[in-house]
Amino acid sequence: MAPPEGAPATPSAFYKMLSVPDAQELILSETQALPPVEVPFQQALQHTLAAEVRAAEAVPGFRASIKDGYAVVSSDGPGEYEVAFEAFAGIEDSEFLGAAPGGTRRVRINKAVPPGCDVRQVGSDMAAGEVVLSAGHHIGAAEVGILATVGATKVTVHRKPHVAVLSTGDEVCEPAAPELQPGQIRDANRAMLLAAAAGTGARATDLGIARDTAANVEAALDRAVAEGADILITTGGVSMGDKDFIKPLLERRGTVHFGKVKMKPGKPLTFAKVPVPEQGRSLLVFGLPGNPVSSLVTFHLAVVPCLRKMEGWQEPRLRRLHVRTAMPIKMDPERPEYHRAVAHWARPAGAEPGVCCGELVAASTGGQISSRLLSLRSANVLLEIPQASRASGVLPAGTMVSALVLGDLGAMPVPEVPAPTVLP
Ligand SMILES: Nc1nc2c(c(=O)[nH]1)N[C@H]1C(S)=C(S)[C@@H](COP(=O)(O)OP(=O)(O)OC[C@H]3O[C@@H](n4cnc5c(N)ncnc54)[C@H](O)[C@@H]3O)O[C@H]1N2
Ligand code: MOO
Repeated sequence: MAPPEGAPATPSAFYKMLSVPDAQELILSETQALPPVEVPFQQALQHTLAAEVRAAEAVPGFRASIKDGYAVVSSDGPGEYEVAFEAFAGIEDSEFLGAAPGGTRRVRINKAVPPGCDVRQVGSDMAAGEVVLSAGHHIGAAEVGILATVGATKVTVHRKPHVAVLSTGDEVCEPAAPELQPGQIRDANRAMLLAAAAGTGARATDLGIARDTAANVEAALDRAVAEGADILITTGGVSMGDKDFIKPLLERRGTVHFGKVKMKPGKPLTFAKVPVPEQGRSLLVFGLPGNPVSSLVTFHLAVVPCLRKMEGWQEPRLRRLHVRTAMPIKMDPERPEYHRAVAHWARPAGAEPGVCCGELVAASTGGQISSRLLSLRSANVLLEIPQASRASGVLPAGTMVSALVLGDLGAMPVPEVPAPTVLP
């Protein structure tokens, strides 16, 4: 896959074009889960367990009442009884009769109670010794509660990855630049990818902007190594220009596993491994294309599964849904396209209120050119649009397509109108 020896300084043309699934498999095969660390359970949120957790004791550890009220001896049946000791307020099917002379309190039980009624038996929630969380389990709020319940105050989780992010390019300026000169652009990629990495729970380090010289880019790579990053993400400088220094540098310092992927956007996506012998490890490098949309789409498709595997996820690939397209979608004649869209649950027009029926419908975010970051605004799925078999293929509205889930579907929009018109 690498260019032949003595190849010119623009080697991209020599890289074999991989399919997206092949590129993803290659990345995962070069990625290892990070070593386990022990953390207080309150800090385990968003981590993946490296070792199972068992309940050391039964929960509940005693026969516990489910309801407030009077505990009765089942075999005594209905009748009037002295209140042996105070619990809480009276419950259904009983009547408090007041205090009798001498200070005793009496109650009438109106209904027979079967033995064990409203009593949680010892170990009925969790048995002593039961595995309550397995290795590979992802820790959310419920899992933190489970850890607290069994008194597992220290847990063994995989360390979170450390990601360093670098922008490259002479035209790239700080977002706060007061005024842009002709040809300059504000750096969208770095802040966006730092946010995307942090959003996965990774530690993210900002390496700034490297100007277009091989020495600058190499100095940034050395800084990523010195700071102990597991992953370096660069943007820009991976295509065919004379100032595209990323691939030649990575060839010199390590192994470029691929430098071209059959996808739109993101064709020049580059993945390499740079050995760090003095630390007995390697740095994984993702050279993402400079176009902002290409950089975030390739982050999701290539970097996210890698981060998940490092974090200890047992199934690190992005999740797929089946959605119906809300509008016609043009297919690219050369590459499969990852079309940005907003999926929402829709009920067909005329569906009876209260009847549960509907499906996921995906609306395109509009123009898909890889410079237009607004195509990612609110996007919660990437529609997997196949390459056109003819020069101008169009998928009609209402077609069912697979869609890769981005981030949190819990924030899925709720449309005001109940139904799109595309449903049959
Ligand atoms: N001869 C060919 N040229 C190109 C090909 C090709 O196959 N043959 N592929 C094109 C494709 S597809 C892509 S994608 C781009 C990727 O190019 P680079 O990764 O080298 O990126 P740059 O040229 O440096 O930048 C592209 C574009 O993005 C803007 N940019 C760069 N960095 C940032 C940033 N941090 N924030 C916002 N915008 C950024 C940059 O100004 C350019 O407009 O290559 C094509 N070329
Ligand atoms: O692959 Mo590029 O990202 O099409 O513009």
